[in-house]
Amino acid sequence: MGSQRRCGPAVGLLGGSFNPAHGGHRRISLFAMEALALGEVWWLVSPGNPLKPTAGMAPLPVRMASARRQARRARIRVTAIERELGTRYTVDTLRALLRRYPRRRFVWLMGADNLAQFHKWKDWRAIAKLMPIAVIARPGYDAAALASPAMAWLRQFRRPVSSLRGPERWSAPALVTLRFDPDTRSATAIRQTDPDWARTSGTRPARTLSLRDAVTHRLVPGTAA
Ligand SMILES: Nc1ncnc2c1ncn2[C@@H]1O[C@H](COP(=O)(O)OP(=O)(O)OP(=O)(O)O)[C@@H](O)[C@H]1O
Ligand SMILES: O=C(O)c1ccc[n+]([C@@H]2O[C@H](COP(=O)([O-])O)[C@@H](O)[C@H]2O)c1
Repeated sequence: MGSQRRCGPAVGLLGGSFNPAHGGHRRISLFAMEALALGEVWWLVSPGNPLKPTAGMAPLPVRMASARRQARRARIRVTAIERELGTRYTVDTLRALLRRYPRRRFVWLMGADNLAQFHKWKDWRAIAKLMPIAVIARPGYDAAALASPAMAWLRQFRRPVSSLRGPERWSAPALVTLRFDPDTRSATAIRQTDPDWARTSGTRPARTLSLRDAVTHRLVPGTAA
């Protein structure tokens, strides 16, 4: 899309299942807000990630409620905008958002685990052309993200974080990496260990954890991700 002729503080978009939302989502959002001088972060609570099984997925209103609790008193807006727009794939959602908000600048936020899978998303190169992408380091996934097929293409568009702080050089594709004190929290760990979530969401753990997942999500005492 080249340069965005859009003004005002940018909005960070964090799409996710939020099954459930957790403190890691809040922390990475506040960190991205500060690092990129964002006015707000919008959480796009997904009706259904096209690549994730529906088993073990709590109903959207339950996930929205958990997101609202985590977003309290922060400049984080919790939305189910994909339900409203009738979109399922991120590329369609982002196109619709750009049409609906022609004067806003947006940046797509995602954890390193999603960058590692990004080449499986519908029209992922088109997504990168729509708005800058900021990837947040995540324990256990950074090496896979760096070695990923999407990164092989995106690497040429790597920019310093400072390039997204001012409106003058806001263009896409652009990829920035946000590094900070890593946050090990995950929804998988909560689903596996928190009986309250299973009870209030009406879900049960979808499957037995593999050893790899258990290590990545730090469910095995004394292991590092
Ligand atoms: N601890 C974290 N560090 C960095 N990014 C994170 C972290 N937790 C979630 N994210 C990012 O937030 C977005 C939404 O995440 P999601 O709702 O899938 O939570 P999750 O903890 O990754 O869930 P699950 O364990 O079920 O895959 C994704 O881009 C994901 O990469
Ligand atoms: O558009 C796609 O093909 C696509 C494939 C997988 C995931 N996504 C989006 O990625 C975001 C993160 O999803 P999740 O389930 O990992 O939290 C969420 O907004 C999903 O809709 C999008």
